[in-house]
Amino acid sequence: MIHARGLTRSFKIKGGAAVDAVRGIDIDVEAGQLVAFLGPNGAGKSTSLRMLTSLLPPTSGTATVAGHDIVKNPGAVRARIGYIGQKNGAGENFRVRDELVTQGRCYGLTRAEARVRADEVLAQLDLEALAARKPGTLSGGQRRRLDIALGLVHRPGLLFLDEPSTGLDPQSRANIWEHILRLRADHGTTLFLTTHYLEEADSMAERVIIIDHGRIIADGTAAQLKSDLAGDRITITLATESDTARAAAIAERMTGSAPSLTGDVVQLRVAHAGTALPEYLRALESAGTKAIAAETSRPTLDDVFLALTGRTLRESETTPADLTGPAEGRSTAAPAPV
Ligand SMILES: Nc1ncnc2c1ncn2[C@@H]1O[C@H](COP(=O)(O)OP(=O)(O)OP(=O)(O)O)[C@@H](O)[C@H]1O
Repeated sequence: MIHARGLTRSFKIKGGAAVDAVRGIDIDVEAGQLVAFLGPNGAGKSTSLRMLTSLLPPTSGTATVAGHDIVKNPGAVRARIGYIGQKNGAGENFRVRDELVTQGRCYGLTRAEARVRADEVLAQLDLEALAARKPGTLSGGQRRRLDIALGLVHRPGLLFLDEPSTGLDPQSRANIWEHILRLRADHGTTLFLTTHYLEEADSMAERVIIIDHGRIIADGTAAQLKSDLAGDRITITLATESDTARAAAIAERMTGSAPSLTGDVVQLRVAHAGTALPEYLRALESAGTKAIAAETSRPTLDDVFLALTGRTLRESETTPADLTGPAEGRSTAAPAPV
């Protein structure tokens, strides 16, 4: 469904400098997959999505999406994909159902076909009761469902969603996910989405691709990435300063790397906490060091990012690595229908 090779995109900014937003990414996504595309602010997620949806020409590299070249045949790509950008796709002046009919007409459906299709997507996204309302009167979650409905009018086999659940309350987020998962189960739609919510990517997506500074740094199932790159965490609380120092030295000998120390708490990473914790406690006891509390936790995708980059995703969100000028010419509009 998606085959990209060496896709890059640079932007010229004021003063003649260039921002390398995407630096040579390769992506292969097979039909029916649900892929979460993760990365901190400014990592290159939206730029990648805009290239794959043919909204933005790449500086170099190639990609076929839904069987067509994004540069040579953007019209054929747009006819076969749906794109739900970060901003709302519907206008304010028409009723929800009319927005959907107009979208269908833009994609070349006859008026009768567009009406049938509007009713189908209204039912699919549980929007029937809101069909006569204007988009401006809908709640955030309802509007997001309308955005998804708009992206589905022409029955695309591949749907790109740029942060579909951002800014919604937990209940609306769960509801959006229910619809996304249903789309895949009932229609086999291939889904490629960006999200800031690591927990969502972890539990919902079968595959996670992590991008940082415009390069793909990890690609696999969440479980694979966590066990290969992060490992379990053991947290031990010690009684005294000298116990803490001894516990840290023993942890370093056992794992081959320095543990993290906060006050009288030592944290270490191990492949399997279930077997490593008893071993560590025995080593502490033989050294006459008493732990007063011990706990273990499974790794998260944030731990994977930390292991790969030395930063947490959350830290990276607040301190974007590259400072750029204004994002001129940026667009989140849906692709122009063919
Ligand atoms: N039109 C543009 N002009 C100049 N720089 C741009 C433009 N569009 C994007 N950039 C820069 O390219 C880099 C990647 O931006 P992009 O929007 O792809 O990141 P992102 O991962 O989607 O971030 P976010 O999570 O904040 O949406 C950033 O440094 C951004 O400032």
